[in-house]
Amino acid sequence: MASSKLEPNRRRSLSDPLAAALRPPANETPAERERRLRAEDEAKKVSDSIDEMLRAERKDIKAKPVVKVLLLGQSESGKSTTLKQFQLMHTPASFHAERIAWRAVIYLNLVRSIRRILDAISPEIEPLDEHEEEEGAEPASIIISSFGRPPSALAGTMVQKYEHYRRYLEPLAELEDRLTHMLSSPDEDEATHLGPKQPNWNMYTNGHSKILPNGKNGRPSPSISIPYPKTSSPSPVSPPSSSTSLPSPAGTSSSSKSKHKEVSVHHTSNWKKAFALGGKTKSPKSVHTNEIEGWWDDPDDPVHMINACAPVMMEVWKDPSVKQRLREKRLRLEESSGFYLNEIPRITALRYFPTDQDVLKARLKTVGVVEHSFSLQGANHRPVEWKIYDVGGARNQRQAWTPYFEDVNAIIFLAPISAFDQVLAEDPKVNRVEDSLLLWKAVIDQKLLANVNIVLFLNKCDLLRAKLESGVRLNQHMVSYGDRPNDYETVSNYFRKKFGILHQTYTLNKERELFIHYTSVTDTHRTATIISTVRDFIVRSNLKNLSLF
Ligand SMILES: Nc1nc2c(ncn2[C@@H]2O[C@H](COP(=O)(O)OP(=O)(O)OP(=O)(O)O)[C@@H](O)[C@H]2O)c(=O)[nH]1
Ligand SMILES: [Mg+2]
Repeated sequence: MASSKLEPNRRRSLSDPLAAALRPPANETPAERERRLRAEDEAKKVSDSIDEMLRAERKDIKAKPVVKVLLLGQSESGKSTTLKQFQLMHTPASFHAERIAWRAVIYLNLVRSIRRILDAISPEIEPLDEHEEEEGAEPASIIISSFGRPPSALAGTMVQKYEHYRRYLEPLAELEDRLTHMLSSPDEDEATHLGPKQPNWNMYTNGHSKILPNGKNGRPSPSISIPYPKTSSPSPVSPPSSSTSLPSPAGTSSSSKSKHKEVSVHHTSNWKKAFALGGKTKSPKSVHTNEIEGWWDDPDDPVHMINACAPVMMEVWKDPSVKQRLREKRLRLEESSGFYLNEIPRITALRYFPTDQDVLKARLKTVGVVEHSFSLQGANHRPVEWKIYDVGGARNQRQAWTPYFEDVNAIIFLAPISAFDQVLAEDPKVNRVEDSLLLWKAVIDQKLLANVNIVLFLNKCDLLRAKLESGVRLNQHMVSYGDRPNDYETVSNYFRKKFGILHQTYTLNKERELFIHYTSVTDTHRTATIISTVRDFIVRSNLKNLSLF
Protein backbone atom coordinates (compact mmCIF):
# COMPACT_ATOMS: atom_id res chain seq x y z
CA MET A 1 0.00 0.00 0.00
CA ALA A 2 2.78 2.32 0.95
CA SER A 3 4.27 1.97 -2.51
CA SER A 4 1.36 3.90 -3.97
CA LYS A 5 2.80 6.96 -2.27
CA LEU A 6 5.77 6.71 -4.57
CA GLU A 7 3.69 6.67 -7.68
CA PRO A 8 3.71 10.36 -8.41
CA ASN A 9 7.49 10.55 -8.13
CA ARG A 10 7.91 7.51 -10.26
CA ARG A 11 5.70 8.91 -12.92
CA ARG A 12 7.73 12.04 -13.16
CA SER A 13 9.93 12.37 -16.13
CA LEU A 14 13.56 11.61 -15.50
CA SER A 15 14.38 14.88 -17.18
CA ASP A 16 12.69 16.72 -14.30
CA PRO A 17 15.58 17.59 -11.94
CA LEU A 18 13.28 18.04 -8.94
CA ALA A 19 11.66 14.63 -9.53
CA ALA A 20 15.09 13.13 -9.89
CA ALA A 21 16.21 14.62 -6.61
CA LEU A 22 13.15 13.34 -4.80
CA ARG A 23 13.27 9.81 -6.19
CA PRO A 24 14.34 7.12 -3.73
CA PRO A 25 17.76 5.64 -4.46
CA ALA A 26 17.55 2.73 -6.84
CA ASN A 27 19.41 0.44 -4.45
CA GLU A 28 17.23 1.20 -1.41
CA THR A 29 17.04 -1.70 1.08
CA PRO A 30 13.65 -2.69 2.58
CA ALA A 31 14.72 -1.29 6.00
CA GLU A 32 15.78 2.01 4.43
CA ARG A 33 12.51 2.15 2.53
CA GLU A 34 10.53 1.65 5.72
CA ARG A 35 12.46 4.42 7.52
CA ARG A 36 11.92 6.75 4.58
CA LEU A 37 8.21 6.09 4.47
CA ARG A 38 7.89 6.67 8.23
CA ALA A 39 9.75 9.96 7.84
CA GLU A 40 7.47 10.95 4.96
CA ASP A 41 4.40 10.15 7.09
CA GLU A 42 5.80 12.22 9.96
CA ALA A 43 6.52 15.16 7.64
CA LYS A 44 3.00 15.01 6.24
CA LYS A 45 1.50 15.09 9.74
CA VAL A 46 3.55 18.15 10.64
CA SER A 47 2.57 19.84 7.40
CA ASP A 48 -1.13 19.05 7.97
CA SER A 49 -1.06 20.46 11.49
CA ILE A 50 0.62 23.65 10.22
CA ASP A 51 -2.13 23.98 7.62
CA GLU A 52 -4.73 23.55 10.31
CA MET A 53 -3.13 26.20 12.52
CA LEU A 54 -3.03 28.64 9.62
CA ARG A 55 -6.68 27.95 8.82
CA ALA A 56 -7.63 28.53 12.47
CA GLU A 57 -5.60 31.73 12.57
CA ARG A 58 -7.34 33.02 9.46
CA LYS A 59 -10.69 32.25 11.03
CA ASP A 60 -9.50 33.97 14.18
CA ILE A 61 -8.55 37.14 12.37
CA LYS A 62 -11.97 37.24 10.75
CA ALA A 63 -13.64 36.75 14.11
CA LYS A 64 -11.49 39.37 15.88
CA PRO A 65 -13.70 40.74 18.61
CA VAL A 66 -14.89 44.29 18.14
CA VAL A 67 -15.93 46.66 20.89
CA LYS A 68 -18.18 49.47 19.73
CA VAL A 69 -18.53 52.58 21.81
CA LEU A 70 -20.88 55.43 21.01
CA LEU A 71 -20.25 58.96 22.31
CA LEU A 72 -23.54 60.74 22.92
CA GLY A 73 -24.58 64.11 24.31
CA GLN A 74 -25.77 67.54 23.21
CA SER A 75 -23.70 69.83 21.00
CA GLU A 76 -20.57 71.17 22.73
CA SER A 77 -20.78 68.56 25.46
CA GLY A 78 -17.22 67.38 24.71
CA LYS A 79 -17.75 64.26 22.55
CA SER A 80 -15.18 65.12 19.90
CA THR A 81 -12.75 66.19 22.61
CA THR A 82 -13.18 62.78 24.25
CA LEU A 83 -12.55 61.14 20.90
CA LYS A 84 -9.35 63.19 20.58
CA GLN A 85 -8.28 61.88 23.99
CA PHE A 86 -8.84 58.30 22.80
CA GLN A 87 -6.71 59.09 19.74
CA LEU A 88 -4.01 60.69 21.84
CA MET A 89 -3.88 57.62 24.07
CA HIS A 90 -4.10 54.86 21.51
CA THR A 91 -2.83 56.28 18.24
CA PRO A 92 -0.52 59.07 19.39
CA ALA A 93 1.59 59.04 16.23
CA SER A 94 -1.32 59.87 13.96
CA PHE A 95 -2.70 62.38 16.46
CA HIS A 96 0.61 64.20 16.43
CA ALA A 97 0.91 63.98 12.67
CA GLU A 98 -2.48 65.67 12.36
CA ARG A 99 -1.81 68.51 14.78
CA ILE A 100 -0.70 70.90 12.10
CA ALA A 101 -3.99 70.44 10.26
CA TRP A 102 -5.76 72.06 13.22
CA ARG A 103 -3.95 75.35 12.65
CA ALA A 104 -6.76 76.70 10.45
CA VAL A 105 -9.43 75.74 13.01
CA ILE A 106 -7.46 77.39 15.81
CA TYR A 107 -7.02 80.59 13.80
CA LEU A 108 -10.72 80.58 13.08
CA ASN A 109 -11.57 80.06 16.75
CA LEU A 110 -9.34 83.00 17.66
CA VAL A 111 -10.59 85.29 14.92
CA ARG A 112 -14.22 84.51 15.79
CA SER A 113 -13.56 85.31 19.45
CA ILE A 114 -12.18 88.68 18.43
CA ARG A 115 -15.14 89.35 16.18
CA ARG A 116 -17.54 88.48 18.98
CA ILE A 117 -15.73 90.90 21.27
CA LEU A 118 -16.00 93.64 18.64
CA ASP A 119 -19.71 92.90 18.27
CA ALA A 120 -20.16 93.04 22.02
CA ILE A 121 -18.35 96.34 22.51
CA SER A 122 -19.96 97.99 19.53
CA PRO A 123 -21.86 101.12 20.61
CA GLU A 124 -24.76 100.20 18.31
CA ILE A 125 -27.43 98.01 19.85
CA GLU A 126 -27.79 95.04 17.57
CA PRO A 127 -31.35 93.82 17.29
CA LEU A 128 -31.80 90.11 17.87
CA ASP A 129 -32.69 88.91 14.41
CA GLU A 130 -34.21 85.63 13.25
CA HIS A 131 -30.98 83.92 12.39
CA GLU A 132 -29.80 83.97 15.99
CA GLU A 133 -32.43 81.36 16.61
CA GLU A 134 -31.44 79.18 13.71
CA GLU A 135 -29.93 75.75 13.97
CA GLY A 136 -26.19 76.00 14.20
CA ALA A 137 -25.98 79.43 15.72
CA GLU A 138 -22.87 80.28 17.65
CA PRO A 139 -21.82 78.42 20.77
CA ALA A 140 -23.78 78.90 23.90
CA SER A 141 -21.58 81.39 25.63
CA ILE A 142 -24.22 84.09 25.69
CA ILE A 143 -26.03 84.00 28.96
CA ILE A 144 -29.68 84.90 29.30
CA SER A 145 -30.03 87.85 31.58
CA SER A 146 -32.14 87.31 34.65
CA PHE A 147 -34.74 89.64 33.21
CA GLY A 148 -35.06 87.58 30.07
CA ARG A 149 -33.63 90.36 27.93
CA PRO A 150 -30.90 89.46 25.47
CA PRO A 151 -27.49 90.73 26.59
CA SER A 152 -27.13 92.70 23.36
CA ALA A 153 -29.92 94.96 24.57
CA LEU A 154 -28.12 95.97 27.73
CA ALA A 155 -26.50 99.37 27.71
CA GLY A 156 -23.24 99.78 29.58
CA THR A 157 -19.60 100.79 29.60
CA MET A 158 -18.37 102.61 26.52
CA VAL A 159 -15.15 101.35 24.99
CA GLN A 160 -13.35 104.55 24.01
CA LYS A 161 -11.01 102.87 21.55
CA TYR A 162 -13.74 100.92 19.79
CA GLU A 163 -13.33 102.76 16.46
CA HIS A 164 -9.57 102.25 16.56
CA TYR A 165 -9.99 98.51 17.23
CA ARG A 166 -12.63 98.10 14.57
CA ARG A 167 -10.56 99.79 11.88
CA TYR A 168 -7.34 97.96 12.60
CA LEU A 169 -8.95 94.58 12.96
CA GLU A 170 -11.13 94.90 9.87
CA PRO A 171 -8.95 92.54 7.78
CA LEU A 172 -9.86 89.72 10.17
CA ALA A 173 -13.42 89.69 8.85
CA GLU A 174 -12.14 88.68 5.44
CA LEU A 175 -9.83 86.12 7.03
CA GLU A 176 -12.76 84.65 8.93
CA ASP A 177 -14.66 84.22 5.67
CA ARG A 178 -11.68 82.60 3.98
CA LEU A 179 -11.05 80.16 6.79
CA THR A 180 -14.75 79.34 7.06
CA HIS A 181 -14.96 78.59 3.36
CA MET A 182 -11.89 76.44 3.46
CA LEU A 183 -13.07 74.32 6.33
CA SER A 184 -16.66 73.94 5.30
CA SER A 185 -16.31 73.49 1.58
CA PRO A 186 -19.33 71.46 0.52
CA ASP A 187 -17.87 69.82 -2.53
CA GLU A 188 -15.59 67.63 -0.56
CA ASP A 189 -14.85 65.23 -3.41
CA GLU A 190 -13.61 67.91 -5.71
CA ALA A 191 -12.19 70.33 -3.24
CA THR A 192 -10.16 67.87 -1.27
CA HIS A 193 -9.97 64.36 -2.62
CA LEU A 194 -9.36 65.31 -6.19
CA GLY A 195 -8.11 68.81 -5.70
CA PRO A 196 -4.65 70.07 -4.91
CA LYS A 197 -3.21 68.48 -1.80
CA GLN A 198 -2.31 71.75 -0.25
CA PRO A 199 -4.81 74.44 0.55
CA ASN A 200 -4.75 77.22 -1.93
CA TRP A 201 -5.49 80.23 0.24
CA ASN A 202 -6.16 82.43 -2.74
CA MET A 203 -8.98 80.23 -3.90
CA TYR A 204 -11.00 81.21 -0.89
CA THR A 205 -10.94 84.90 -1.47
CA ASN A 206 -13.54 86.81 -3.37
CA GLY A 207 -14.48 85.79 -6.90
CA HIS A 208 -14.10 82.01 -6.66
CA SER A 209 -17.67 81.09 -6.04
CA LYS A 210 -17.46 78.16 -8.44
CA ILE A 211 -15.60 76.07 -5.93
CA LEU A 212 -18.65 75.95 -3.74
CA PRO A 213 -21.32 74.11 -5.71
CA ASN A 214 -24.36 72.49 -4.18
CA GLY A 215 -24.40 69.02 -2.71
CA LYS A 216 -24.79 66.27 -5.28
CA ASN A 217 -25.82 62.64 -5.70
CA GLY A 218 -28.20 62.97 -2.82
CA ARG A 219 -25.36 63.74 -0.46
CA PRO A 220 -26.34 66.35 2.05
CA SER A 221 -25.16 69.84 1.41
CA PRO A 222 -22.75 71.22 3.92
CA SER A 223 -24.12 72.36 7.18
CA ILE A 224 -22.88 75.85 6.53
CA SER A 225 -22.75 78.10 3.54
CA ILE A 226 -21.37 81.55 3.72
CA PRO A 227 -22.32 84.30 1.33
CA TYR A 228 -19.39 86.04 -0.28
CA PRO A 229 -17.90 89.13 1.25
CA LYS A 230 -19.16 92.44 -0.03
CA THR A 231 -16.80 94.02 -2.51
CA SER A 232 -18.12 97.47 -1.83
CA SER A 233 -16.58 97.59 1.62
CA PRO A 234 -13.94 100.20 2.28
CA SER A 235 -10.33 99.20 1.97
CA PRO A 236 -8.81 97.77 5.04
CA VAL A 237 -6.35 99.67 7.12
CA SER A 238 -3.02 98.10 7.88
CA PRO A 239 -2.60 97.38 11.53
CA PRO A 240 -0.01 99.46 13.30
CA SER A 241 3.38 98.22 14.49
CA SER A 242 3.56 95.61 11.77
CA SER A 243 6.20 95.25 9.16
CA THR A 244 4.33 92.49 7.34
CA SER A 245 2.28 93.52 4.37
CA LEU A 246 -1.17 92.06 4.41
CA PRO A 247 -2.66 90.27 1.44
CA SER A 248 -5.20 92.54 -0.12
CA PRO A 249 -8.54 91.58 1.40
CA ALA A 250 -11.46 91.29 -0.92
CA GLY A 251 -14.14 92.32 1.47
CA THR A 252 -14.41 93.22 5.04
CA SER A 253 -17.33 92.00 7.00
CA SER A 254 -18.76 88.56 7.39
CA SER A 255 -22.39 88.61 6.49
CA SER A 256 -24.49 88.92 9.58
CA LYS A 257 -26.12 85.61 8.75
CA SER A 258 -22.89 83.66 8.51
CA LYS A 259 -21.18 85.25 11.43
CA HIS A 260 -23.66 83.78 13.87
CA LYS A 261 -23.25 80.29 12.52
CA GLU A 262 -20.80 77.79 13.86
CA VAL A 263 -18.33 76.22 11.51
CA SER A 264 -18.77 72.52 11.09
CA VAL A 265 -17.17 69.85 9.01
CA HIS A 266 -19.08 67.00 7.48
CA HIS A 267 -18.00 63.55 8.62
CA THR A 268 -17.00 62.64 5.07
CA SER A 269 -14.66 65.58 4.94
CA ASN A 270 -11.00 65.00 4.43
CA TRP A 271 -10.04 68.45 5.60
CA LYS A 272 -7.20 67.28 7.83
CA LYS A 273 -5.39 65.87 4.87
CA ALA A 274 -5.87 69.09 2.97
CA PHE A 275 -4.34 71.15 5.74
CA ALA A 276 -1.51 68.79 6.61
CA LEU A 277 1.85 70.50 6.81
CA GLY A 278 0.43 73.60 5.26
CA GLY A 279 0.63 71.94 1.87
CA LYS A 280 3.99 72.86 0.46
CA THR A 281 6.80 70.43 0.74
CA LYS A 282 10.09 71.92 -0.33
CA SER A 283 11.20 75.24 -1.59
CA PRO A 284 13.55 75.41 -4.59
CA LYS A 285 16.47 76.27 -2.33
CA SER A 286 15.68 73.43 0.03
CA VAL A 287 15.90 70.74 -2.60
CA HIS A 288 19.60 70.51 -1.80
CA THR A 289 19.43 70.86 1.96
CA ASN A 290 16.32 68.68 2.23
CA GLU A 291 14.92 71.32 4.50
CA ILE A 292 11.13 71.47 4.76
CA GLU A 293 9.72 74.78 3.71
CA GLY A 294 6.98 76.03 5.92
CA TRP A 295 3.71 77.88 5.38
CA TRP A 296 5.39 81.02 6.70
CA ASP A 297 7.12 81.39 3.34
CA ASP A 298 3.79 81.36 1.52
CA PRO A 299 2.64 85.00 1.23
CA ASP A 300 -0.98 83.87 0.90
CA ASP A 301 -1.01 81.86 4.09
CA PRO A 302 -3.42 83.30 6.71
CA VAL A 303 -0.60 83.45 9.23
CA HIS A 304 0.57 86.76 7.78
CA MET A 305 -2.73 88.50 8.28
CA ILE A 306 -3.29 87.10 11.75
CA ASN A 307 0.29 87.86 12.73
CA ALA A 308 -0.04 91.45 11.58
CA CYS A 309 -3.25 91.92 13.59
CA ALA A 310 -1.81 90.34 16.74
CA PRO A 311 -0.74 93.56 18.55
CA VAL A 312 -4.21 95.10 18.27
CA MET A 313 -5.90 91.81 19.21
CA MET A 314 -3.80 91.75 22.38
CA GLU A 315 -4.65 95.37 23.06
CA VAL A 316 -8.37 94.63 22.82
CA TRP A 317 -8.19 91.60 25.09
CA LYS A 318 -6.23 93.50 27.75
CA ASP A 319 -8.39 96.62 27.68
CA PRO A 320 -10.17 96.90 31.07
CA SER A 321 -13.18 98.65 29.53
CA VAL A 322 -13.57 95.71 27.11
CA LYS A 323 -13.44 93.25 29.99
CA GLN A 324 -16.01 95.28 31.85
CA ARG A 325 -18.32 95.40 28.80
CA LEU A 326 -18.06 91.63 28.35
CA ARG A 327 -18.95 91.12 32.01
CA GLU A 328 -21.95 93.40 31.63
CA LYS A 329 -23.06 91.40 28.63
CA ARG A 330 -22.37 88.14 30.43
CA LEU A 331 -20.28 86.97 27.54
CA ARG A 332 -17.97 84.36 28.98
CA LEU A 333 -15.55 83.72 26.17
CA GLU A 334 -13.33 81.54 28.31
CA GLU A 335 -16.00 78.85 27.97
CA SER A 336 -15.60 78.60 24.25
CA SER A 337 -12.68 79.60 22.09
CA GLY A 338 -11.57 82.27 24.55
CA PHE A 339 -8.74 79.97 25.62
CA TYR A 340 -6.75 81.19 22.62
CA LEU A 341 -7.16 84.85 23.59
CA ASN A 342 -4.70 84.32 26.41
CA GLU A 343 -2.22 82.85 23.94
CA ILE A 344 -2.26 85.41 21.14
CA PRO A 345 1.54 85.95 20.78
CA ARG A 346 2.22 82.21 20.61
CA ILE A 347 -0.66 81.32 18.30
CA THR A 348 -0.10 84.15 15.86
CA ALA A 349 3.65 83.54 15.55
CA LEU A 350 4.80 82.85 12.00
CA ARG A 351 6.08 79.39 12.90
CA TYR A 352 3.28 78.47 15.25
CA PHE A 353 2.76 74.73 15.60
CA PRO A 354 -0.32 73.61 17.57
CA THR A 355 0.29 71.76 20.83
CA ASP A 356 -1.82 68.83 22.07
CA GLN A 357 -3.69 71.20 24.35
CA ASP A 358 -4.40 73.62 21.50
CA VAL A 359 -5.92 70.78 19.47
CA LEU A 360 -8.01 69.58 22.41
CA LYS A 361 -9.40 73.07 22.87
CA ALA A 362 -10.16 73.62 19.20
CA ARG A 363 -13.85 73.74 18.48
CA LEU A 364 -15.25 72.30 15.27
CA LYS A 365 -18.84 71.20 15.28
CA THR A 366 -19.47 67.62 14.17
CA VAL A 367 -21.95 66.84 11.43
CA GLY A 368 -22.75 63.18 10.83
CA VAL A 369 -20.87 60.39 12.55
CA VAL A 370 -17.11 60.07 12.79
CA GLU A 371 -15.53 56.66 13.45
CA HIS A 372 -12.15 56.06 15.01
CA SER A 373 -10.71 52.52 15.24
CA PHE A 374 -7.74 51.15 17.03
CA SER A 375 -6.56 47.76 18.15
CA LEU A 376 -5.74 46.80 21.72
CA GLN A 377 -4.43 43.60 23.13
CA GLY A 378 -7.08 41.74 25.08
CA ALA A 379 -6.57 38.82 27.44
CA ASN A 380 -4.62 35.87 25.97
CA HIS A 381 -2.86 38.49 23.84
CA ARG A 382 -5.67 38.38 21.33
CA PRO A 383 -6.16 41.67 19.50
CA VAL A 384 -9.45 43.43 20.13
CA GLU A 385 -10.63 46.09 17.75
CA TRP A 386 -12.18 49.20 19.27
CA LYS A 387 -14.48 51.42 17.27
CA ILE A 388 -15.44 54.75 18.78
CA TYR A 389 -18.29 56.66 17.12
CA ASP A 390 -18.48 60.42 17.61
CA VAL A 391 -21.83 61.88 16.58
CA GLY A 392 -23.06 65.41 15.99
CA GLY A 393 -24.99 66.48 19.10
CA ALA A 394 -27.03 69.40 17.73
CA ARG A 395 -30.75 68.77 17.58
CA ASN A 396 -30.86 68.38 13.82
CA GLN A 397 -28.11 65.73 14.06
CA ARG A 398 -29.70 63.42 16.58
CA GLN A 399 -31.75 61.38 14.13
CA ALA A 400 -28.45 60.00 12.82
CA TRP A 401 -27.75 58.28 16.14
CA THR A 402 -30.34 55.48 16.01
CA PRO A 403 -28.74 53.23 13.38
CA TYR A 404 -25.75 52.90 15.72
CA PHE A 405 -27.83 51.64 18.66
CA GLU A 406 -28.27 48.12 17.33
CA ASP A 407 -24.86 46.62 17.85
CA VAL A 408 -23.15 49.01 20.20
CA ASN A 409 -21.46 47.59 23.33
CA ALA A 410 -21.25 50.72 25.41
CA ILE A 411 -22.28 54.35 25.49
CA ILE A 412 -20.37 57.23 26.95
CA PHE A 413 -22.91 59.98 27.54
CA LEU A 414 -21.53 63.48 28.13
CA ALA A 415 -23.47 66.11 30.03
CA PRO A 416 -21.70 69.48 30.43
CA ILE A 417 -22.85 70.47 33.92
CA SER A 418 -21.17 73.86 33.76
CA ALA A 419 -23.85 74.89 31.27
CA PHE A 420 -26.63 75.41 33.81
CA ASP A 421 -26.80 79.13 32.94
CA GLN A 422 -26.62 78.68 29.19
CA VAL A 423 -29.10 78.04 26.42
CA LEU A 424 -28.96 75.85 23.35
CA ALA A 425 -27.50 77.48 20.26
CA GLU A 426 -30.30 75.76 18.30
CA ASP A 427 -33.05 77.01 20.56
CA PRO A 428 -32.39 79.92 22.92
CA LYS A 429 -35.52 79.07 24.89
CA VAL A 430 -34.01 75.81 26.17
CA ASN A 431 -31.61 75.64 29.10
CA ARG A 432 -28.65 73.42 28.26
CA VAL A 433 -28.71 71.31 31.39
CA GLU A 434 -32.46 70.77 30.99
CA ASP A 435 -31.78 69.58 27.45
CA SER A 436 -29.06 67.21 28.71
CA LEU A 437 -31.45 65.72 31.27
CA LEU A 438 -34.15 65.15 28.65
CA LEU A 439 -31.66 63.61 26.28
CA TRP A 440 -30.32 61.39 29.06
CA LYS A 441 -33.81 60.14 29.84
CA ALA A 442 -34.44 59.42 26.15
CA VAL A 443 -31.26 57.35 25.97
CA ILE A 444 -31.82 55.31 29.11
CA ASP A 445 -35.36 54.32 28.30
CA GLN A 446 -34.50 53.44 24.72
CA LYS A 447 -35.40 49.77 24.09
CA LEU A 448 -32.50 49.09 21.75
CA LEU A 449 -30.07 50.20 24.43
CA ALA A 450 -31.58 48.25 27.33
CA ASN A 451 -28.61 45.87 27.51
CA VAL A 452 -25.91 48.36 26.67
CA ASN A 453 -23.49 49.56 29.34
CA ILE A 454 -23.71 53.25 29.97
CA VAL A 455 -21.02 55.49 31.38
CA LEU A 456 -21.95 59.04 32.26
CA PHE A 457 -19.40 61.84 32.06
CA LEU A 458 -20.53 64.88 34.02
CA ASN A 459 -18.25 67.07 31.98
CA LYS A 460 -16.71 70.55 32.03
CA CYS A 461 -16.16 70.32 35.78
CA ASP A 462 -13.25 72.77 35.49
CA LEU A 463 -15.61 75.37 34.04
CA LEU A 464 -18.26 74.57 36.63
CA ARG A 465 -15.81 75.17 39.46
CA ALA A 466 -14.60 78.46 37.93
CA LYS A 467 -18.15 79.63 37.32
CA LEU A 468 -19.33 78.93 40.85
CA GLU A 469 -16.21 80.55 42.28
CA SER A 470 -16.89 83.65 40.20
CA GLY A 471 -20.25 84.00 41.97
CA VAL A 472 -22.74 82.58 39.46
CA ARG A 473 -25.54 81.00 41.47
CA LEU A 474 -27.21 77.77 40.40
CA ASN A 475 -30.53 78.58 42.07
CA GLN A 476 -30.99 81.58 39.79
CA HIS A 477 -31.19 79.19 36.86
CA MET A 478 -32.61 76.06 38.48
CA VAL A 479 -35.15 77.05 41.06
CA SER A 480 -35.36 73.48 42.39
CA TYR A 481 -31.83 73.86 43.77
CA GLY A 482 -33.25 76.06 46.52
CA ASP A 483 -30.91 77.48 49.12
CA ARG A 484 -28.32 74.72 49.16
CA PRO A 485 -24.68 75.90 49.27
CA ASN A 486 -23.38 77.16 45.96
CA ASP A 487 -20.01 75.41 46.19
CA TYR A 488 -18.53 72.95 43.71
CA GLU A 489 -18.93 69.80 45.85
CA THR A 490 -22.61 70.39 46.63
CA VAL A 491 -23.50 71.44 43.11
CA SER A 492 -21.67 68.59 41.36
CA ASN A 493 -23.17 66.09 43.77
CA TYR A 494 -26.62 67.54 43.11
CA PHE A 495 -26.22 66.94 39.37
CA ARG A 496 -24.88 63.45 39.99
CA LYS A 497 -28.00 62.60 41.98
CA LYS A 498 -30.32 64.17 39.41
CA PHE A 499 -28.89 62.10 36.55
CA GLY A 500 -28.67 58.99 38.78
CA ILE A 501 -32.32 59.20 39.87
CA LEU A 502 -33.46 59.57 36.27
CA HIS A 503 -31.55 56.40 35.45
CA GLN A 504 -33.06 54.49 38.36
CA THR A 505 -36.54 55.62 37.43
CA TYR A 506 -36.52 55.14 33.71
CA THR A 507 -34.03 52.44 32.88
CA LEU A 508 -35.52 49.40 31.19
CA ASN A 509 -32.80 47.27 32.71
CA LYS A 510 -32.80 47.38 36.50
CA GLU A 511 -29.65 45.22 36.59
CA ARG A 512 -27.62 47.77 34.69
CA GLU A 513 -24.90 49.37 36.73
CA LEU A 514 -24.36 53.04 36.00
CA PHE A 515 -20.87 54.49 36.17
CA ILE A 516 -20.63 58.22 36.66
CA HIS A 517 -17.41 60.21 36.35
CA TYR A 518 -16.75 63.88 36.98
CA THR A 519 -14.66 64.91 34.00
CA SER A 520 -12.88 67.78 32.32
CA VAL A 521 -12.07 66.07 29.08
CA THR A 522 -9.60 68.74 28.00
CA ASP A 523 -7.40 67.61 30.90
CA THR A 524 -5.24 64.92 29.30
CA HIS A 525 -3.78 63.38 32.42
CA ARG A 526 -7.01 62.86 34.33
CA THR A 527 -8.97 61.85 31.25
CA ALA A 528 -6.40 59.17 30.39
CA THR A 529 -6.96 57.57 33.79
CA ILE A 530 -10.73 57.72 33.40
CA ILE A 531 -10.55 56.28 29.89
CA SER A 532 -8.50 53.33 31.16
CA THR A 533 -11.06 52.65 33.88
CA VAL A 534 -13.92 52.91 31.41
CA ARG A 535 -12.12 50.62 28.97
CA ASP A 536 -11.65 47.94 31.63
CA PHE A 537 -15.25 48.26 32.70
CA ILE A 538 -16.50 47.88 29.12
CA VAL A 539 -14.34 44.82 28.53
CA ARG A 540 -15.41 43.20 31.80
CA SER A 541 -19.08 43.78 31.15
CA ASN A 542 -18.88 42.47 27.63
CA LEU A 543 -16.83 39.36 28.26
CA LYS A 544 -19.62 37.02 27.27
CA ASN A 545 -20.92 38.68 24.16
CA LEU A 546 -17.47 39.47 22.88
CA SER A 547 -15.97 36.11 23.86
CA LEU A 548 -12.81 37.99 24.65
CA PHE A 549 -11.36 35.28 26.84
N1 LIG B 1 -12.65 73.85 29.62
C1 LIG B 1 -13.21 72.77 29.06
N2 LIG B 1 -13.52 72.79 27.75
C2 LIG B 1 -14.08 71.68 27.23
C3 LIG B 1 -14.33 70.50 27.98
N3 LIG B 1 -14.87 69.58 27.16
C4 LIG B 1 -14.95 70.14 25.95
N4 LIG B 1 -14.47 71.40 25.98
C5 LIG B 1 -14.41 72.37 24.88
O1 LIG B 1 -15.75 72.59 24.46
C6 LIG B 1 -15.82 72.76 23.05
C7 LIG B 1 -16.84 71.80 22.48
O2 LIG B 1 -16.38 70.47 22.60
P1 LIG B 1 -16.62 69.38 21.46
O3 LIG B 1 -15.87 68.16 21.87
O4 LIG B 1 -16.34 69.96 20.12
O5 LIG B 1 -18.19 69.16 21.61
P2 LIG B 1 -19.10 68.08 20.84
O6 LIG B 1 -19.89 67.39 21.89
O7 LIG B 1 -18.28 67.22 19.97
O8 LIG B 1 -20.06 69.02 20.01
P3 LIG B 1 -20.81 68.68 18.59
O9 LIG B 1 -19.79 68.22 17.64
O10 LIG B 1 -21.45 69.98 18.20
O11 LIG B 1 -21.84 67.65 18.93
C8 LIG B 1 -14.40 72.53 22.54
O12 LIG B 1 -13.80 73.78 22.31
C9 LIG B 1 -13.70 71.81 23.67
O13 LIG B 1 -12.32 72.11 23.72
C10 LIG B 1 -13.99 70.52 29.36
O14 LIG B 1 -14.19 69.56 30.11
N5 LIG B 1 -13.44 71.68 29.84
MG1 LIG C 1 -18.22 67.01 17.94
